[in-house]
Amino acid sequence: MSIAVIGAGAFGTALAVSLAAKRQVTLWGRDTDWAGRRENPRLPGIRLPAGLQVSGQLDRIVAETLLLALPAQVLGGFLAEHAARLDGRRLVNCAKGIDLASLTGPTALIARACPAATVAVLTGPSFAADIARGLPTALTLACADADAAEALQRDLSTASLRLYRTTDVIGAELGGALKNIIAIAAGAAIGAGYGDSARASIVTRGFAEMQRLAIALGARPETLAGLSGLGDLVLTCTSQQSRNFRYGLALGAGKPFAQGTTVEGAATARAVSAIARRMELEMPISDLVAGLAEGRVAMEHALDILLNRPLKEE
Ligand SMILES: NC(=O)C1=CN([C@@H]2O[C@H](COP(=O)(O)OP(=O)(O)OC[C@H]3O[C@@H](n4cnc5c(N)ncnc54)[C@H](O)[C@@H]3O)[C@@H](O)[C@H]2O)C=CC1
Ligand SMILES: O=C(CO)COP(=O)(O)O
Repeated sequence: MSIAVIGAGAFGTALAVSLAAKRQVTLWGRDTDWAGRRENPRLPGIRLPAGLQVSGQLDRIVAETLLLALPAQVLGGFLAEHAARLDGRRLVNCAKGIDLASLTGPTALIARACPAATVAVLTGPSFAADIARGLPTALTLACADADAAEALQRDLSTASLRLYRTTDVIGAELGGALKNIIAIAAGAAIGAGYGDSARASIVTRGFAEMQRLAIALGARPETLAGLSGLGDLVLTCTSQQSRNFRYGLALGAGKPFAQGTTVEGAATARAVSAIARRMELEMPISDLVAGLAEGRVAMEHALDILLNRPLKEE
C-alpha cells in the first residue's frame, strides 16, 4: 500500500518521515528546492529517510491514500485547482481549522470537491517535531465509514504512532480546530501576566465552548473528551512548542509575532464567531480571540470583556 502526503510543511513532512519507516511514501510540496539536502527547513534537524520520495509534481502521485496536510485556509484553493486529480481515493485531512470563506471544516470542503473519495480525518495531540523524532504519540483517525476507519487505522499506525478510531468525523475535526482558538487565549493570558489560575479558567471555559459548538453541529460529547479535544487542548495550552500558544503569548505581551507562521486559531476564531452568531450560541472566548486577531479589541480591554459578563451557572 502506497501513501502520499500532500503539503510539505512541518506536519506533512513529519508524517511522511514517520510513515516511511515501513511504507512506500511520497511527500508532495509546492516548493521542494530543499529536497536534495534531505532536510526540510520547515522541520529543521530531521533528516529524511532514504526511502522517502519528495515530489513537486502532483500528477505523478498515484498513491491510493493521500494525507492532506495543508493549512486550513489554503485547502479550498488547492482543491479548486486539483480536486479532479484526487477524487476517488482515500483522502485524510490533517488540517486543524475551519475555512473562513465557506464556514465549513476541511472534510466538508474535500467531500464537496471530491464526491467519489473516502474522506477521513487524522488529528489529536502531536507536534510535528515529536512525530518526526519517533516519540510516542496517540492520534484519532475518524471516518464515517466504520470499515474504512478500521482499514485506515491499520494502514497509518506505526511503532510510535498509535491511532484510535471513531466514526465521529465532525467531533474529531472540531476538536482539533477549536482547541487552537483556546490556545491563543491561554497564551494571551500568560503573556499578559494574568497567571496560571487564569489560564486554567480559560482552558476549562474554553473546553465548555468547544463542546457547546461541536455538539450543536452534531459531534458526540465523548469525542471532545478524547485525544482530539481535551487531549489536544491540554497540549497546546501548556506548551511553547505550540504556534497558537506562542502567538497568544505575543498578543498578551504586546510583542510582534513572526510573519508567515501558520497560526490556524486566528482565522478559525473568526469563522467560529460567525457560525456561533448564526446559531445564537454564546462563545465569549472565541469572540474575544477573533476580536484580538482582527485588531478590533485591544488586549488591555480583553480581561474586562470576559469578567464583566453577567454571572451565571457553571
Ligand atoms: N506543525 C504541527 O505540529 C502540526 C500541524 N498540524 C496542522 O497541519 C496543518 C499544516 O501545518 P504545518 O505543516 O505545521 O504548517 P507549515 O507552516 O509548517 O507549512 C505549511 C505548508 O503549506 C504550504 N502551502 C501553503 N499554501 C499552499 C498552497 N496553496 N498549495 C500548496 N502548499 C501550500 C507551504 O509551502 C508550507 O510548506 C495545519 O492545519 C496545522 O494545524 C496538525 C498537527 C501538528
Ligand atoms: O496541533 C498541534 C499539536 O497537536 C500543533 O499546534 P500549533 O499549530 O499551535 O503549533
